[in-house]
Amino acid sequence: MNVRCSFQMAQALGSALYREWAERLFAIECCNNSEPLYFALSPSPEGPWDESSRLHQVLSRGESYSVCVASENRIEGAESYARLRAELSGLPPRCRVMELMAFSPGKPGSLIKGFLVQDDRHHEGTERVLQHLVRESGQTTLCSYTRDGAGRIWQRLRLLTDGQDREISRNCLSLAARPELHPSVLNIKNSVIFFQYEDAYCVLKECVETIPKAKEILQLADQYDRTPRKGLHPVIVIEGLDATGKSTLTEALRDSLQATLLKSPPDCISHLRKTFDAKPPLIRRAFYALGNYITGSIIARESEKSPVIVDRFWHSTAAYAIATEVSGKLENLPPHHHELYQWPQDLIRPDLVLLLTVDAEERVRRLEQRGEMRTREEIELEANSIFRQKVEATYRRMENPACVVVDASASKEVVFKNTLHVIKRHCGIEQT
Ligand SMILES: Nc1ncnc2c1ncn2[C@@H]1O[C@H](COP(=O)(O)OP(=O)(O)OP(=O)(O)O)[C@@H](O)[C@H]1O
Ligand SMILES: Nc1ccn([C@@H]2O[C@H](COP(=O)(O)O)[C@@H](O)[C@H]2O)c(=O)n1
Repeated sequence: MNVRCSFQMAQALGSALYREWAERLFAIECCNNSEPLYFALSPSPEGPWDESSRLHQVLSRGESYSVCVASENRIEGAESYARLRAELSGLPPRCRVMELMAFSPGKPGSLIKGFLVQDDRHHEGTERVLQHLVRESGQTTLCSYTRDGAGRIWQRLRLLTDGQDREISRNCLSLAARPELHPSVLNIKNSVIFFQYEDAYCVLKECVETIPKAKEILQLADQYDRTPRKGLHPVIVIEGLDATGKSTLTEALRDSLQATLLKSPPDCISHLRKTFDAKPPLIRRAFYALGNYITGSIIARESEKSPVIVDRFWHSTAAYAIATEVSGKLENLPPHHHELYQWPQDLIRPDLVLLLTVDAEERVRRLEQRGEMRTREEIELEANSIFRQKVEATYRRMENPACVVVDASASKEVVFKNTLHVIKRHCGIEQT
């Protein structure tokens, strides 16, 4: 072993990541509507091993590898993960790529995300590609999975440095029980949902060198009041999936209530949306979060003069973030009353939030009728009805303020009339 290599190896072994590796639980997300496969590690076989289990079936086909991104720098880590996902999508079709999570149950922030790559054939090329990706990234761990004579599966954690490939640890897999909360919930706070102005601001500040436009939004944010107070006029937010009729309704309400119509993200940062929409979730969500605080400041000012209608606000940011981050089934969402469904203490609170709901077929009809360019997330939303259900279920779980649901499947006139009725009941204002 040369001196540099032994130093790197000692460093790796000393780092919390490798020291605590085998204490983690692992989850493989095989498909969108089934339970993840959970497993634990131990240096020697523990307890009975069920060869007929799905985990065994998945890992004993062809060759399996896992790659996980672990970086001390969250911006670099988020970008590496996005790059890794994109590069793995270029593997040959016989390779199956599944999401893998390594985590400590109940420990917030402990989730390390990665992928399980399975090649149906024993093909050296796949391993070479993965080794290359791991070496290039410098912050990705590589594990391979082997089967012993007794049919047990072992995970080999490898360190690739200076052209060397060394085994750091070898552990036997055992089936693990499903944790109380889906592992993806562990890292949501502060990595895709920000409950304080400073938390979102800091993420964008950390990106200034790599994303010069981050400076622009920070400078804009600096111009607004951070602790605004709402005026005496009511503030009403309209939420819902895309094409549920928010713009149509908000414009009609503006005219009939003599209200000011705002939206989040506000106009002053909308030219930056395209840039941030293409960034990893950590950065993209921080952009929308800061956008809400800027809108909050404008709401405060405008609500001194007239009623205010807002097209999307905090609930959109939180609902889309949770639904995207929590992989798999609807049941994986955090339970009702979870802290992720609460309103941030330092964000101006509306008097009423209306959630427009439309059945899936009608919503697709409206989308087609509009025939506009759509964001990647919107295309995914359409293709993936589980995702759509998760967004809506998350909206419905929001608290303080909770959403008042308005069925928006009827004609524009009827939806408008029903909404005015709800507004009158909650805020006491009427059509002028
Ligand atoms: N109640 C309704 N009945 C039938 N069509 C409607 C109704 N409300 C809106 N539409 C039509 O559905 C399409 C989408 O409406 P709109 O743009 O208001 O939705 P949106 O929720 O603001 O969408 P997005 O969030 O994607 O901007 C438009 O073509 C609009 O004319
Ligand atoms: N306050 C907000 C507003 C929007 N988003 C994100 O944008 C997408 C929907 O915006 P549309 O303009 O297409 O209606 C949606 O994918 C959200 O992720 C947000 O996070 N917060």
